[in-house]
Amino acid sequence: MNKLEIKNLTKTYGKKNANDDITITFENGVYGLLGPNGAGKTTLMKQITTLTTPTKGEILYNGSNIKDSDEDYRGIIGYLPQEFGVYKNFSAKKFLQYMAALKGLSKKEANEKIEELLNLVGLYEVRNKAIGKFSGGMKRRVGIAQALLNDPKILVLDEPTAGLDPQERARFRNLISQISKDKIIILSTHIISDIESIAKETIMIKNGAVLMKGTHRDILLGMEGKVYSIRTRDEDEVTYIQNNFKTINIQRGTEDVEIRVISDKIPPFKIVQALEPRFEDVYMFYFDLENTREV
Ligand SMILES: Nc1ncnc2c1ncn2[C@@H]1O[C@H](COP(=O)(O)OP(=O)(O)OP(=O)(O)O)[C@@H](O)[C@H]1O
Repeated sequence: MNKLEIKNLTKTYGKKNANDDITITFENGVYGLLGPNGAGKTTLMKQITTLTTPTKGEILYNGSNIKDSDEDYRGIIGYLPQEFGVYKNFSAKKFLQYMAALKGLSKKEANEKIEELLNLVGLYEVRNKAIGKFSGGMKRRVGIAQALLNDPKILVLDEPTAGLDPQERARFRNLISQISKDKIIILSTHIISDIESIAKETIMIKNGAVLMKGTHRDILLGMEGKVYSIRTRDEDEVTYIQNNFKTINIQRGTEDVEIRVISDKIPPFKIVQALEPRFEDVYMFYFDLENTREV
């Protein structure tokens, strides 16, 4: 079992706390970091991967402070950064050989591992093609393969599905689930469906701090009795509702308009129905409308 403990972690840039007193414990499984732009997800990941050091607080891996076991700890980390640069003219195989050499794998170890990983990420057939000719999804899969070269115990993926089409995203999620058994996987995303389908727990981050952490079910339970559908034919009422309620969705039918809202009390309109909360409602409840990027 792997255990990563983040304790009272704060990272300050100038006057701004990019991370503000974060305390979380991770064990094996997939964790989703969900939050709007600038919430502090990348900063947290950079601290976990030792690319930046905390201003306050500490990170313990299996009980040891990671700053005291730097080299050993780095050896068990796999990281796919948000901006993952690849050498366009390299083939997938050559690129992985190059990365393996940087990570200190012997040639024999590297060749065995690369063959296994190319199969795992479904790129074996195209291993000798230039990466520049790959689709976005294929490039991300090369990214995952390089992050897995050292058999990491902690895999950190910063927005791994951004820009992928739904098919590639599903494929990517399956791959993550497949490798998650004996590892801590921490992935950040804006995409709610990524979290819904693979994360065992979700950590919602806003303004550098943890708003909530829990299973999908726990988080949805917190929204019970807060989501309603209002139906009306009156356009003035539609405008009123939009201005006075947290509005998730407006659907115009031939007969009337259905508006999905979040409200602590039953909204005072003629046709109102309580709805089962969805993860998107949770996101909208805690974050701003314009930050939702569900595709
Ligand atoms: N090196 C830096 N110097 C100064 N400010 C920084 C630095 N890195 C991050 N910040 C600030 O810290 C805050 C958190 O940024 P961070 O990149 O961690 O957010 P994020 O949740 O990953 O956002 P995004 O999804 O846009 O990547 C932002 O306000 C950002 O401008």
